[in-house]
Amino acid sequence: MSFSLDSLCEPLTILARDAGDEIESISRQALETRQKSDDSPVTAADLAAHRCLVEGLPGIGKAEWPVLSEESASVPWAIRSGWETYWLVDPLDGTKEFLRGSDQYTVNIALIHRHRAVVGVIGKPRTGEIWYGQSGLGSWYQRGPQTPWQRLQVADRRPPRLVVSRFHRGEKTRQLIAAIPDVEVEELGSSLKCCRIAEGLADLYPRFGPTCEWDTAAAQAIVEGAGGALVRGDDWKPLEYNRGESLLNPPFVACASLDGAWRAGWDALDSA
Ligand SMILES: Nc1ncnc2c1ncn2[C@@H]1O[C@H](COP(=O)(O)O)[C@@H](OP(=O)(O)O)[C@H]1O
Ligand SMILES: [Mg+2]
Repeated sequence: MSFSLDSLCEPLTILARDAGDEIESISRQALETRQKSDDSPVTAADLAAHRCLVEGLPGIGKAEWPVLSEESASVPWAIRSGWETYWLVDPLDGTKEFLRGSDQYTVNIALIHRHRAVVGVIGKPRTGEIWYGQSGLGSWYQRGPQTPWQRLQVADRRPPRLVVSRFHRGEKTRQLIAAIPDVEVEELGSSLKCCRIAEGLADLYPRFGPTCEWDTAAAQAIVEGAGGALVRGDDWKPLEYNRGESLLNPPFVACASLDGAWRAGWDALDSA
C-alpha cells in the first residue's frame, strides 16, 4: 500500500476518543432502544458515535477510502465488491453491556486493505484507554491521552485462560470449557476480549455464535500486531473481510498461539 500507516495512529486515537465522548455524553437511563434485525439493540449513543466517525474518517488517510459502519451497512455488494481499501467501524461494540451499566463496550475502527485488517483502533469510552495495532508490525496500549504508549505482546500460558462473551456463548463454548483441564474463564463484553489476548492476559477467545465483520476487524489487527492470531474455526486461516454479500463472520478463535494448551480440548471437541 503506497501510504504510511504510522501517520494514522495519532488522528485515529483522537477520533476514537471523540466518538467515545459522544457515547459518554448520552445518559443511558434516558435511552430508547430499538431492536435490529439480528435482535441486537441500537441506541442514540450508537448513532452519535457513528456520526462522529463517518464525519471524521474522510479527513484521515485518503479521502476516497469509503466507510462501512455497523449503523450504515446496507451498501450493496455490487458497490462494495469494488473496494480495495476502506474503513470498517463499529461505533459502539457491546451495546448490551452499555445498556446494563457495565464499562465493557468499545469504539472499533479498522482499516481493511485487500480483505485483511491492516490497522485497528479500539477505544474504551468509560476509561479513555486505547489499543492500537498494525497487523504483523506491532500493537500498543495507551491508558489515557497524556500517558506513554506501551508495546503489547501476547503470552501463551498453561493452563490456558479463556475469555468469553457474557451474553453470546452457546453450548459449544460450554463444551470447550469442560474439555480443557484447569481452564480459567473470564466473562468480558465487546472486543475487549481480544485486547486481553493482545495484552498477554488471556490465551483464547472462542466464538461459535454469530458476529459481524465490524466486531472483529480492529481487534484482529491488534491481536496480530501483538503476535497472536484470529482465525476461522474450520480451516485456521485468518478472518478476511468484504469477500461477499454477507457480512457475518464464521465461527473463529482469537488466541496467543494456535498450538496453545487449549488445543487438545478443541481437537477432542471436534472429533466427538
Ligand atoms: N445474532 C447475531 N448476529 C450477528 N451479530 C451478533 C448477533 N448476536 C450478537 N452479535 C454481535 O455480538 C456483539 C456483542 O458481542 P459480545 O457479547 O461479545 O459483547 C454485538 O455487537 P454490538 O453490541 O456492536 O451490536 C453483535 O454485533
Ligand atoms: Mg459490535
